[in-house]
Amino acid sequence: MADSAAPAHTAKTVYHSVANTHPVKVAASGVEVFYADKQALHGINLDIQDRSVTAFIGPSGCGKSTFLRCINRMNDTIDTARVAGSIRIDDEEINDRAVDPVLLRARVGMVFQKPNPFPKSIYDNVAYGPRIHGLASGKDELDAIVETSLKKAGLWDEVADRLDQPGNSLSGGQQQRLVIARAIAVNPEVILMDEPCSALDPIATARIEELIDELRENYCLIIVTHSMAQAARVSQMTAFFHLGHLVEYGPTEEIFTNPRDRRTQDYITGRFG
Ligand SMILES: Nc1ncnc2c1ncn2[C@@H]1O[C@H](COP(=O)(O)OP(=O)(O)OP(=O)(O)O)[C@@H](O)[C@H]1O
Repeated sequence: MADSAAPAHTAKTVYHSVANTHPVKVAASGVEVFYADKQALHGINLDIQDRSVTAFIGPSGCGKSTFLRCINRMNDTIDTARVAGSIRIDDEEINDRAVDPVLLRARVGMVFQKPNPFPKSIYDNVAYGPRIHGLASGKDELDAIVETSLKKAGLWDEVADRLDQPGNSLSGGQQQRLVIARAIAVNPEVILMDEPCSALDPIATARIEELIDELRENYCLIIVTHSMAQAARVSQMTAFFHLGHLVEYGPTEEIFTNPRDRRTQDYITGRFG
């Protein structure tokens, strides 16, 4: 995207130039979201890179989660929500009616604020997606998917000897890694995380942040966070939202050290939020 030096308080987004980019995985263009008559997002244009972590930051109610939910069409599940504009994943328009949202949500996994394992065993939580999408031809293959997914989520060593126990018998941090394993099990390309650490203690948070850093080798990760420190630690790119507008987007280091819009500067220095 073009590098444009915009003055403070413009409706235009400031895009920092980006060196050494990964290919674009998710391309949003003119995205608007309304809840009934209320407009929550205004003309969002944003290219999100593959194999990296992009953080969405901004004050409460600015539209971060709303935009995140556009990327796997979770807003379809909200009666009053109406989405306009284009979102392409690898050049495929996901808002196209022909796109099956269930298949889309396998390609674009989601991890929520509160860990939400199914009321099933650890094994069945991870096996659930591969079963419904027919990804394993037999028990051995399913076992292998479960093991690999739990390994990728950094949980295998802690649960290998108790796969038949309920998922909700794990600690909060372990449950969040179980949910990540469940998402990974269906071979997603993009993983959306909506404040994935806000219910976790600092040690469990550090473990999830390490995991996010490992996962970026293979996935496009997008994380909504209220923690500036977390955005700085885990993301390579940062998008700052304010009142439903994308204000500024660029490499995380630049957004934090050299924000160009006054609103970004005020937010990251704690003047509002
Ligand atoms: N289901 C909904 N129905 C009606 N309005 C909604 C709904 N979800 C969000 N909104 C409104 O849309 C706007 C954006 O909300 P959103 O949750 O996307 O913001 P956010 O930046 O993620 O906030 P937070 O950081 O507090 O989670 C807010 O004004 C919010 O009240």
